[in-house]
Amino acid sequence: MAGVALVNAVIFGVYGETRRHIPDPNSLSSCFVSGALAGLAQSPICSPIELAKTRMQLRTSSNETQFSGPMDCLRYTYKQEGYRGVFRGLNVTLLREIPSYGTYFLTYEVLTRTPDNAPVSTAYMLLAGGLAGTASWTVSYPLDLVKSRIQADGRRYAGLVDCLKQTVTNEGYSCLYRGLSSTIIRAFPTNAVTLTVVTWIFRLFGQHNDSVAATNQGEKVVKTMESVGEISGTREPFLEKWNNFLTSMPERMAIHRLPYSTSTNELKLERLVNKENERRTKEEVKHGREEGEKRRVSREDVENLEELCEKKVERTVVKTVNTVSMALA
Ligand SMILES: NC(=[NH2+])NCCC[C@H](N)C(=O)O
Repeated sequence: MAGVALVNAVIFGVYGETRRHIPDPNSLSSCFVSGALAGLAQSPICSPIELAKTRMQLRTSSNETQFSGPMDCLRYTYKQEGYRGVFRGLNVTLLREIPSYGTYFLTYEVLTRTPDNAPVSTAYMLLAGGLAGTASWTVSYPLDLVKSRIQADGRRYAGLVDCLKQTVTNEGYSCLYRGLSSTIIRAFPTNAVTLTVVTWIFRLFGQHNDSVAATNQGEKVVKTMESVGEISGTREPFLEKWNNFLTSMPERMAIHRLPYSTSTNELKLERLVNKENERRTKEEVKHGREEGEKRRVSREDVENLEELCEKKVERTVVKTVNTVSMALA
């Protein structure tokens, strides 16, 4: 359970962080690359977890010691085989996770892109999420099979290539896809729910994408700045914050896909910063403030704040996804 939580935190964390720092966050290749990096980052965590799962599943009660849980199994493996044993199959896990998470996020992005950026329906999101999971497992399944065999009994094989050779020679190519249907039966609903929930959180908590009406985006940034007291200098009372949240719901609902992106529409942002500064000047004239007391918003303020908001949203995403995956596990 803790492992699942960590894996999700790493996946969505790394995916978001990469897309934020990649030159063209909205291109399809950047979705693939960010997904691939997320897959790479989570492999060292998921590899020992899967090793424990595989070994526990293969234990037969009569002749072998039973493990009380995955940690017990890993401790035993460490005593018997050292770190090499615990991380057995990590290389194949990496080879499986890099393309599969790339495919996973790319498929979801491709399927939820609409020409006029109209939001997709929840039913469609569920379908896209399910298909993303299915596609990711289909491309990586033979490697998953090899990985499980190596993890179950590493001493039988000299490595990935040897395991592949032995498998194909003894059982034919078709065996590389053995068990794929059961995997998809699990992966379709799990990933349908996961990606839909993630998208909904982004919609509700308003992380915008540059394809969304740029005015909304800029205004949201200034609104957020107001709400955290950056602009007015005071903290907005909770009720007011909640009311603002509710009134902006229709606008928030207009966001779709996984909207990781910081590329705010430059012109609009500039305009908003100017507008806010004009407003401040007027206030200052009205209140006859001294030169030294004058405060101005800068582009950096807006950008820093935007990043801060994205991080907050991301933490919510991770928490919710963890809850969902635990409920489904
Ligand atoms: N083969 C993969 N790792 N695909 C990526 C999707 C993974 C997803 N968490 C699942 O378990 O279905």
